[in-house]
Amino acid sequence: MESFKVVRPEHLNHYGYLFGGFLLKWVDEISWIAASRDYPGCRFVTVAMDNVEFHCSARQGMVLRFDASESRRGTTSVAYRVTVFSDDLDTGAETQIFSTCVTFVRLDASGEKMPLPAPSTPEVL
Ligand SMILES: CCCCCCCCCCCCCCCC(=O)SCCNC(=O)CCNC(=O)[C@H](O)C(C)(C)COP(=O)(O)OP(=O)(O)OC[C@H]1O[C@@H](n2cnc3c(N)ncnc32)[C@H](O)[C@@H]1OP(=O)(O)O
Repeated sequence: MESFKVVRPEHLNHYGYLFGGFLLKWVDEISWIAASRDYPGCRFVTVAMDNVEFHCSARQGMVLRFDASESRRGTTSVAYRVTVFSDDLDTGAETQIFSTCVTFVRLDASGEKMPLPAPSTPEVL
C-alpha cells in the first residue's frame, strides 16, 4: 500500500527538521491501515517496531511516500515492511529516508490474541 504525507510546520522539531515521533506515528498508522485492509474484519494492535534509525532528516515542504507491504505472516501476527522516501518535486527524484518492520497481533473482542484467518485458497479453474 502506498500513502503520502507532506511535512508541515507543526511536524518540525525545534531544530527545524521533521520530529521523528511523527514519522513513527505515520509508519504505525499506515502499516496498520495496510494490515486492516489486507485482513478485513481483523482487529490489530502493534506489538513491535524494529530497527528504528534516523539517517536522513526531512524538512518542511517535503512530500514523503510510504510503501507498506506484508513481509511475514505468523500464527497470530503479521509483519509489514515500511519504507519511507522523500520526493523532490522539482526533479521527481526519490531518496529513501527510513525503513522498518512493524508487527501486529490480531486480538479478539475481549483483547485476547487469536489466529489470523486461513489464507484464501486460490480458485481452481
Ligand atoms: C486525537 C487523535 C486520535 C488519533 C486516533 C487515531 C486512530 C488511529 C488509527 C490507527 C492508528 C494505528 C493503530 C496502531 C495500533 C496501536 O496503536 S495498538 C496500541 C499499542 N499496542 C498495544 O497496546 C499492544 C500491547 N501488547 C499486548 O497486548 C500483548 O503484547 C499482545 C499484542 C496481545 C501479544 O501478547 P503476548 O503474550 O505479548 O504475545 P506473544 O504470545 O509473545 O506473541 C504473539 C505474537 O506476536 C509476535 N511477537 C511478539 N513480540 C514480538 C516482537 N518483539 N517482534 C515481532 N513479533 C513479536 C509473536 O512472534 C507471536 O506471533 P505468532 O507466532 O503468533 O504469529
